Amino acid sequence: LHSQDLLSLFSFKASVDPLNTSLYTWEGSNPCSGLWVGVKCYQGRVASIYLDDASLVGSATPLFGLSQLQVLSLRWNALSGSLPHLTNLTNPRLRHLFLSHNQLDGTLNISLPSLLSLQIEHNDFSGGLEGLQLPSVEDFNASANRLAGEISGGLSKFPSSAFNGNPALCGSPLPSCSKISHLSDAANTSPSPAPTVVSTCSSRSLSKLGLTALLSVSIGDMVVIAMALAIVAGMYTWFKRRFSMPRNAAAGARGLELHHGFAEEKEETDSRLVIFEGGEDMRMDSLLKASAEVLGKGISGSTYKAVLEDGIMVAVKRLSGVQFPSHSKAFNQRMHLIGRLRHSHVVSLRAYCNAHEEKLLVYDYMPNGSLHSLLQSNRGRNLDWRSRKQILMGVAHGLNFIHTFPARPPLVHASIKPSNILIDEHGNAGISECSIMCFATNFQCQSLPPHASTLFPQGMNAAAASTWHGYRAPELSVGKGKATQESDVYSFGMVLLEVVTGKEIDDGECGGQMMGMVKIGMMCTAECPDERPKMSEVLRMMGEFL
Ligand SMILES: Nc1ncnc2c1ncn2[C@@H]1O[C@H](COP(=O)(O)OP(=O)(O)OP(=O)(O)O)[C@@H](O)[C@H]1O
Repeated sequence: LHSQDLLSLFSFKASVDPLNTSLYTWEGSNPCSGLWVGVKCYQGRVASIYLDDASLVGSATPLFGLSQLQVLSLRWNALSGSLPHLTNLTNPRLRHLFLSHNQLDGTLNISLPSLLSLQIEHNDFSGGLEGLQLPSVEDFNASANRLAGEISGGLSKFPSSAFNGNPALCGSPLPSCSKISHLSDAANTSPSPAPTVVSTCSSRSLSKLGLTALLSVSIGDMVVIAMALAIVAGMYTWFKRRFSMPRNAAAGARGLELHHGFAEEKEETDSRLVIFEGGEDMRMDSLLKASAEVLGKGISGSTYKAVLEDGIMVAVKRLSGVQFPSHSKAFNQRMHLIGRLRHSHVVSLRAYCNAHEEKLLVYDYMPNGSLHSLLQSNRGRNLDWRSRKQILMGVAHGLNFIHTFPARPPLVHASIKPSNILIDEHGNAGISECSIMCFATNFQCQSLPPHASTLFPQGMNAAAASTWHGYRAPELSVGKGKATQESDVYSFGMVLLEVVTGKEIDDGECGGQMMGMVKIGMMCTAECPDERPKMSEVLRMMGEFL
């Protein structure tokens, strides 16, 4: 690795996290090991930094020493100081720069012909915009700063929401400068502050994804949602423009078709989505324009398949407001951790949104659906032994990765069951929804402090319990217990037994392997949590039998 990269990262860490509470995984000499939070490399050089909402305080300047950087995302921190002069000489590869919601100040000097995104809203930048030479920029927001002077050149193509909240800015798309000076001369006062852009997780834009899709679920839902739409539409006229109703609600499949004319507000919405590695495009206009269909509805919420503009498919889980009522910091922190899980047998979380009204999780789309639906189908019933082994090995590897991921405290999945095991185009299994249930009403995980939602005396609510029936460890039965890695192992054991015993046992080589697997399943499902093997041990035993 380039020593300059390492130097820049350590210098940044020393500046913004002196107590080593956020960037504690930044240690050793290889930032490209995959273990450094928020760091992604390309060909041995640091290419992306994703540290939104990471409680960082201090200067971001050292990161601009990363000469191969393509994406820098540092939103919702408390970074301060000014930005260095950024040019093609200093940062030739920089394409996306997301610095909104910090305390950055000074003037803007950025001459980057290839920069595509610049989000700097809600900072303290001053001076004019003439220092911005960004001919390729497509996504721009400088609202809520202290910028002054005329908006000129290519930046005039952006909507007023990109500039609002800068009392001394003028020119298209804001009122012309001559008008402003005339008015202020007449009043002999400084211009009144323009409204600032409110920017928290969007219930408006993102509701539409859920609301529209939900319309395709049932007529009853349609009534409720139509009422909600009417209220929301009254409050936000722009909201209407972005919606179109499902054309065939009865069909239940085609759910979402969004209008194109949302450009004015896209910055507001985009800034409300927290993006992880691989999700860059989602924070542009892609999610809002996506067409979607309902994949399924569980107790924790509904899941939609959304096809983004560039053809990329994602699965968007809209968490139920009943099951996930609180808007906790712990949830954000946990999602930041989950967003770092990258493993071939763990479904990647690419982005999430956490608002009081709306919690959305954006995952990779897995084209072969869930293990649950596979096992129910004819195809699943006829699944050969090789495919079953492939799935189980994948789940075991994925769960072992989750359990051994360097997190403090260690991660618990908390809801291993066939509908959270998804199959990719090659028949490999990926585990989805890691730790999500830890935030559900009446559910607790060992790895997290008790969360804000009320605990009812009977423990986990009956509905949540019923969807997990058969896979839930006995110590988590109604009224007691917290999900642990041991309870995950129990759930894995139950899944294993289901997958293995779904196939007739023959006398040949397969028969021996199956019997071995049944033995492992029995060990995993031991009544006493202490007697269950660790996932690393399970993997070792599976390797011996298969
Ligand atoms: N990433 C994904 N890719 C493809 N299909 C998915 C994805 N995530 C979920 N699904 C599909 O959507 C269905 C519904 O999933 P969802 O998580 O909403 O409900 P569930 O798992 O059945 O119940 P619960 O709410 O208890 O988790 C799943 O059974 C699966 O078929």
